[in-house]
Amino acid sequence: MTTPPAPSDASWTAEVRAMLAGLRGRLTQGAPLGPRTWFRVGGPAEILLQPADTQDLADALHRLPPDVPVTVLGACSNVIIRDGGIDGVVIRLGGGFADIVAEPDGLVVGAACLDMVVAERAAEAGLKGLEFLAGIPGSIGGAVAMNAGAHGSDVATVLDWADIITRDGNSVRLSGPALGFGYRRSALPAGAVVVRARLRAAPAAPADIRQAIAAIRQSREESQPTRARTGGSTFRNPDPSVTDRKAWELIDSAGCRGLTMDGAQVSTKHCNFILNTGDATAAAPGTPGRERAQAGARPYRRHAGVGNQADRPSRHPIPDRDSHWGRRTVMTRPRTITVLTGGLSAERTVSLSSGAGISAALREEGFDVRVLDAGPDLGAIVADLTAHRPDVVFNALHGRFGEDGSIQGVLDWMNIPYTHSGVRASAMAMDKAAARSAFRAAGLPVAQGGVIAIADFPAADPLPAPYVIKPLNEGSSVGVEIVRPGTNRRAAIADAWTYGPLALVEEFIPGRELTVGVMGDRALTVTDITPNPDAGHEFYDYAAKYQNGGSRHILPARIHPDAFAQALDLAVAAHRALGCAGASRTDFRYDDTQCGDGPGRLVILEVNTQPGMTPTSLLPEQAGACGIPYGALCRWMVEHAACRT
Ligand SMILES: NC(=O)C1=CN([C@@H]2O[C@H](COP(=O)(O)OP(=O)(O)OC[C@H]3O[C@@H](n4cnc5c(N)ncnc54)[C@H](OP(=O)(O)O)[C@@H]3O)[C@@H](O)[C@H]2O)C=CC1
Ligand SMILES: C=C(O[C@H]1[C@H](O)[C@@H](CO)O[C@H](OP(=O)(O)OP(=O)(O)OC[C@H]2O[C@@H](n3ccc(=O)[nH]c3=O)[C@H](O)[C@@H]2O)[C@@H]1NC(C)=O)C(=O)O
Repeated sequence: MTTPPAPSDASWTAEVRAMLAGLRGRLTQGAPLGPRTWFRVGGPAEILLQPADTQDLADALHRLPPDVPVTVLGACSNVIIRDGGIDGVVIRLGGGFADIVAEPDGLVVGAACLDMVVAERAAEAGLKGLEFLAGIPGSIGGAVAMNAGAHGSDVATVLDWADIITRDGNSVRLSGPALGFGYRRSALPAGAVVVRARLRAAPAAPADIRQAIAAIRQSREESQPTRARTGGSTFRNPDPSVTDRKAWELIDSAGCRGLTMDGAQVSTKHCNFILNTGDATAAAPGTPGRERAQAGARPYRRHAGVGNQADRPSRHPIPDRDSHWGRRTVMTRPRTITVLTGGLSAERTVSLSSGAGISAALREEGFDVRVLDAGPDLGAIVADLTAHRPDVVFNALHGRFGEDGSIQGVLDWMNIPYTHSGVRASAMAMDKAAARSAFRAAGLPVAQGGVIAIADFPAADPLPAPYVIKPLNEGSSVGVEIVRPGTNRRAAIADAWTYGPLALVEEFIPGRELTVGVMGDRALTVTDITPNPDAGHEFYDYAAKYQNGGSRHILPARIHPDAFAQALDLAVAAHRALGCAGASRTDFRYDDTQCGDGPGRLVILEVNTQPGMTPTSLLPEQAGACGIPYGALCRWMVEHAACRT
């Protein structure tokens, strides 16, 4: 009883098939996916690609333009595919990715190998440490992508490296730390396909290893519905700092054990498992992810906990007809865009640089682009927009009037859709004190501090030094000063202050500066920003941000995996707390100076609702690392333009 899929677009599929002509692997149009999944629901793949080997896969990804949605599936033990099927190209790895090579202290395994098979082969080779894989029904590719774990170990613990093919077809080897593992998550770049991994293990007697495997199998048989149509644990276990109860205990105490609706049932044996008892669809009320399933194609993702986090974002963008960052270029009619650039703020030159990059990229993408330098004459801006009436205004302004809700209000009034956030989110984010209150109210971490009158500043330190003083509403670190112990620069700072009667003071947080870009409801990755000391920058100031060589960007940041995962979550939470739209970028201080092996402390500095789009800017760099080229990023922003009020 599956809902019929939306009709596929014949000219588009023909075009994609032509692009992939000559590949050695198999291409199938409209391939049913439901029967391949453990849950046994879901519609077809518009195009299913089963590449012959790594080279074939790299070749295919290289040929597919970035705006073609690509979805990777493993053994389908942890996905529920929507009844409408999956748009674009779905990749499944087969025999060409199933080699296993035993080495003295580990195994090099293809991504299509089943976890259980790898556990067996390790035992055969007398290698200990991979027994936990015997309790996991997925593939190695899925296990790396999701940091599969069971029975006290996980992939993060044993992985030396993983070979991936990036969305643009390049082959990259990533070490464990670079994969930013957390509980059931990794920071694999968007669109990347894991093709091979090296798993560490130690020599031991095969009989002992087999005994351990048998014990794991028995425990799994006893506690999980292993023979049912299911998708493993439906919900992640909650953060132990929030509750020491497991997901299944919460489900149980909510009285849901055995609950049955429309052919889907909460398992009576292990109530974090949901079963398809025969005729469930992805859209059945009892099926997890129903709200997503109704709208089209998106694999179900593991949830963070039972209750209100029902729509937890995935770790990176997933192609989706509603929200995919790159619609099909071949089908998109060129539209008229006015790029607003320049502006009146201290960041005018940055905006001009952002605007130039954006305009060029949008023209390349086939849009009809007009550039408007937003000077002091608002009447002239309105007249120009009225005369040319663009389909979308691309707001490339930074700072006051461009980023604080002012121009957004004008565009709402004129009913012209625009990129990025609306009036309220822009105004909140720009006013650092208001943003701090919103973050606090949402339970997000901010630095100690508050607002002071700049007139009072010369008299006394408002906080124990070192601390930071900054304007309430400037971006790009304009006007930010660190006041260190023993240096009385308060009078000089107050004298030179041109940012209004108030200032924000915050404790100085040692350590590093991190930033996380968000597109829609999805965090991209974490960048560690290190000011270049040779260029004379004390922190990530205005010059360090915008001069080539002013700072070094390390991405994905090499930080504690829990901190990495937390930064991604906090960026999405901060974006939501302010009500942002489109893309934003959240800056953090990360104190890892006193945490030993622990994850350290993250503090939200600010959300940038108009993140820089210059050649050295952080958001385009993160998007690129996630397989989203600059042009596709700009197009995604245009596609997500709206009037916000
Ligand atoms: N502990 C347990 O008992 C259980 C654990 N699991 C675990 O769930 C996961 C599911 O594995 P599997 O069935 O193979 O995967 P699935 O086919 O269920 O795919 C799940 C997601 O993994 C990603 N993925 C899969 N293969 C690859 C690849 N080669 N390269 C990059 N990403 C990939 C995709 O994520 P994206 O959409 O983000 O690209 C995909 O949506 C594994 O980690 C498995 O071990 C599952 C059931 C029970
Ligand atoms: C199935 C998955 O992984 C599983 C993994 O197989 C097991 C075993 O290590 O540990 C996690 O389950 P879990 O936290 O629910 O732990 P389990 O070992 O299954 O259960 C803990 C204990 O509770 C008991 N239990 C569980 C469920 C239930 O309804 N009743 C019950 O009594 C079990 O018998 C066991 O004694 C993973 N799930 C998550 C979300 O972390 C998956 O990731 O999809």
